[in-house]
Amino acid sequence: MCKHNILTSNKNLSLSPQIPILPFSLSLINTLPLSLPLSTLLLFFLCFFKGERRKRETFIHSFLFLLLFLFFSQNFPAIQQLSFDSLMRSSTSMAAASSSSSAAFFSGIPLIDLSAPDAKQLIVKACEELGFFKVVNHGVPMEFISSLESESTKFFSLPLSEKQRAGPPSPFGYGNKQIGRNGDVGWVEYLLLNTHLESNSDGFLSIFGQDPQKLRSAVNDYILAVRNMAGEILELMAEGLMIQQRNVFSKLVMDEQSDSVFRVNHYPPCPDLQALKGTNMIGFGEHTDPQIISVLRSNNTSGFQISLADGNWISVPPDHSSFFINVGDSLQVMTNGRFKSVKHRVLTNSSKSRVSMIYFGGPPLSEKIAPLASLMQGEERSLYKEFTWFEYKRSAYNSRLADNRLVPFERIAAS
Ligand SMILES: C=C1C[C@]23C[C@@]1(O)CC[C@H]2[C@@]12CC[C@H](O)[C@@](C)(C(=O)O1)[C@H]2[C@@H]3C(=O)O
Ligand SMILES: O=C(O)CCC(=O)C(=O)O
Ligand SMILES: [Fe+2]
Repeated sequence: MCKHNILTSNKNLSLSPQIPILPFSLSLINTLPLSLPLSTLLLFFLCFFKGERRKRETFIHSFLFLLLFLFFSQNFPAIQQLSFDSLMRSSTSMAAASSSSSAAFFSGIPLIDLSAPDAKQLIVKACEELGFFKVVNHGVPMEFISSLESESTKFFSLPLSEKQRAGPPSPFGYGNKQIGRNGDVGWVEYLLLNTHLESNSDGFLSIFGQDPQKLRSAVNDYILAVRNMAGEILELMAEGLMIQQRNVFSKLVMDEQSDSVFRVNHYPPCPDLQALKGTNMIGFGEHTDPQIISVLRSNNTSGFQISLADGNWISVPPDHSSFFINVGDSLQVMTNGRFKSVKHRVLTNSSKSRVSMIYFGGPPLSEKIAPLASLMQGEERSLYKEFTWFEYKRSAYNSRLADNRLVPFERIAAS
């Protein structure tokens, strides 16, 4: 399924023709569950007719070899990553996605009008209940949004060889299918950027289509506007929490030294999913974002889901002109667990390309992250050990996508 390398296409994103890429050897791996019993039967008959002891031994050895091969093809990430078909069989991807996914759109996403007088209270409520909300009247000019979207679409429409000149994403650049460096895979290609654009290599920026300057300035305009909006939202949060120092959160992402990241994701469609109703494919696996705040927007294609406290996944209706805000792990710590960092994922759409852009607002590397004393009530104790953002980031980037990255930083409750 979806063994077409849509990521290599240089045609229009939403209608790109599908080019098969699965090499013969990988097709063999994919047919192993069927070929195993067949080859066993064949070997058995061979040995039966010859009737010799050595042949019987050969049969047992070959059978063990086949079993071992099957085991590795199912469990060895290097083999799995080579084929999207095997990705589909992996227990952490498709199986998990199909079990508890809700088909209908969720209508209960908190909607915050940033210009409304009660915005701060509503933001706090949304962060406590879901760790997620949608923002309108955000003040980010529509032309910045459209310009970045069309420049990104142009980039992802380039031939794979050209896109790869901007990779690998170590730490910044173009990547596809592999997410991070610990074996996570998804049906996605992306650009990962440092928000201090000058820190991204020249080779990387010069790849941006015919006119690199156009994309560079589109990214720049967009990041500045979204960062200001994130700052404003973080100040409303502090006010809503009645914290005296209203820039206690915002100063971290507005700081010159802030360690913020920007990402543009492209999820090609997977038409095979139409035939397999009720089956999902993972574009970007479940995780929480490690930073303070993530500001996400996408084109009008569905696929983004959040997990509710009861473990159910709900689909977020797409809205290309609004922004969605995720509470990150660091904000959960600073509020001593009062705000929840939201677990989210992206499922592949069967017919439409999805393009999303996310600003991850992080603090300076040396910043100490710990629950704010002003938020602790009465005998309330800190749930987390103090750490610097550098320490948390190092630990996060050594984890797998779905891991709970806060566990090593939790304080063990005294009995
Ligand atoms: C598997 C991983 C990818 C990731 C680093 C990590 O080891 C765990 C966190 C992942 C994440 C999720 C949010 C952002 O997309 C991201 C850039 C980040 O800061 O943490 C990614 C990392 C990545 O893609 O490199
Ligand atoms: O592409 C999306 O909509 C979300 C991706 C995401 O969660 C991430 O990049 O951390
Ligand atoms: Fe995320």
